[in-house]
Amino acid sequence: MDMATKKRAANVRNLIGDQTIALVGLMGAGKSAIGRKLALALDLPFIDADTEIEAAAKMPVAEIFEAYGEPEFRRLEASVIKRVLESGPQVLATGGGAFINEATRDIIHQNGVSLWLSAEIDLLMTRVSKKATRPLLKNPNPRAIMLDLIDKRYPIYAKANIEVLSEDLTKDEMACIVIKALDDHLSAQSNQNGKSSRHA
Ligand SMILES: Nc1ncnc2c1ncn2[C@@H]1O[C@H](COP(=O)(O)OP(=O)(O)O)[C@@H](O)[C@H]1O
Ligand SMILES: O=C(O)C1=C[C@@H](OP(=O)(O)O)[C@@H](O)[C@H](O)C1
Ligand SMILES: [Mg+2]
Repeated sequence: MDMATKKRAANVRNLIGDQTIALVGLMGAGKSAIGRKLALALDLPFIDADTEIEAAAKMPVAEIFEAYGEPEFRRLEASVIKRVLESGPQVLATGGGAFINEATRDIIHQNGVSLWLSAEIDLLMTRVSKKATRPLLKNPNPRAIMLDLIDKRYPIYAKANIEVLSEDLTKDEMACIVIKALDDHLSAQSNQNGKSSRHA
């Protein structure tokens, strides 16, 4: 990390207080990978919602889908994220469908800041084709599934506090871009709060 990013990371760590930084976005955007790097850079705990769900259910995500169906996975996901959000500060990588749930969105915004890692379809497809673990993509045409999810979900991901375009850069480079975006957002918010309390 260069000095400027280190300084920004320290500022984010300072401004985040006990809140959670929640990464949202489609499968393959890099929420889990960048989230881990981000947590390391900010010296915060890293939680991956899917890992927490797997621990609670004592089985992999794909098996939960198979054995109990997607609605049960979504119930588990919402309750696990609700519990995780009780203990900030931390970086939370959500699974791609979590932020689509309105109650989950609200609870994220009551307890922290949301950052949407957006990405182009080609980059997402390259990334998700590395592993066949995602149940929603176990389909003869995963690209069509992803395009449909882009249509349905991007307007909802756009409700996140911050958007960062996930590009074909290294994970470390992406983590630096995310730190800069967080610093800009939290600094602007803190200036805003400062101004409104001075006028109060
Ligand atoms: N910036 C990046 N550069 C290279 N590989 C990446 C990058 N971001 C993510 N990846 C890889 O792409 C795949 C999907 O990333 P992942 O973090 O699991 O996405 P998500 O959690 O959003 O579904 C993983 O194999 C991950 O290591
Ligand atoms: O988009 C989704 O609905 C899902 C995304 C996955 O997580 P990632 O986004 O981390 O791949 C995982 O939660 C599950 O397979 C469902
Ligand atoms: Mg993930």
